Amino acid sequence: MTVEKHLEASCLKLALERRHHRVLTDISCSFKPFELTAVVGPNGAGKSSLLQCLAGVLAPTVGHIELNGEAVEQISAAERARRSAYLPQSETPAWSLSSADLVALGLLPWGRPADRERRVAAALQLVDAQQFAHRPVTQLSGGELRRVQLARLLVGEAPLLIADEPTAALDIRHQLQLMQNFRRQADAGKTVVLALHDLSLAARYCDRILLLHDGHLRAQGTPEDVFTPALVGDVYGVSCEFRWRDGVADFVPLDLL
Ligand SMILES: Nc1ncnc2c1ncn2[C@@H]1O[C@H](COP(=O)(O)OP(=O)(O)OP(=O)(O)O)[C@@H](O)[C@H]1O
Repeated sequence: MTVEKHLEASCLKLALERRHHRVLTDISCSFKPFELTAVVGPNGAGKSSLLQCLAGVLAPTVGHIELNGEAVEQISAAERARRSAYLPQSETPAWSLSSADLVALGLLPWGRPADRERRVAAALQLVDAQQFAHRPVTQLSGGELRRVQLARLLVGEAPLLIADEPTAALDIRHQLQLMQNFRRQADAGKTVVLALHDLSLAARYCDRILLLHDGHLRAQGTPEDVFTPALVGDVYGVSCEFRWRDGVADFVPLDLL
């Protein structure tokens, strides 16, 4: 039932006010199929707000969002759910579903597919959470729960995947595994947008970086374009180095400026 296999999401001169404070100003950018984009920036820069606008959770105060050229407000909620999947920064389970049932919620936009169980098992396997399939989500550790929630994001067919700080609660093995999963999703044609604090992971796995500062889009481009000590130092207020070895970026914060 998926409408489109590939999806380009565009933000056109977006501004957002929350409680009468301007938290995003004049943001114009596009997210394309086959691209893995990291939205980075200091605490409060507006990363979650931008992702929430993209996911249709918040309506921008000014400007608008288009999905394959169609204004989001023209698209029904059911249709939007088939076009984009979104994982918020944090989410506490309200009741004790099993992990498998929680993941199956990610398939709801497509009804009850006949191969639902196989898909749920495959998604749990992707994040190394198959052993939790029958455990109530209320009895998982923080990182285990996050992996199950990530399986819910990955189980569907939406061409646009949006995840807010998906690696934050994960140990280093599961961080790498997850970033490899997102890389494969993008290589297969999905449009993937992640808010990340880990600049080394962003540099290593992402095609594009959007650097937000105080609600403004301070820079966008490849990791090499954006991750310069001058720009990152200025935005985060730290002196820093990026060391590149065989395509692996090592971000080293040195001191406060
Ligand atoms: N529900 C809300 N109501 C009012 N203001 C909010 C709300 N949520 C966030 N803000 C404000 O909007 C601004 C951007 O917040 P946002 O959560 O988008 O930042 P962020 O870059 O994701 O930060 P972090 O790295 O800390 O998660 C901040 O100034 C924040 O205080």
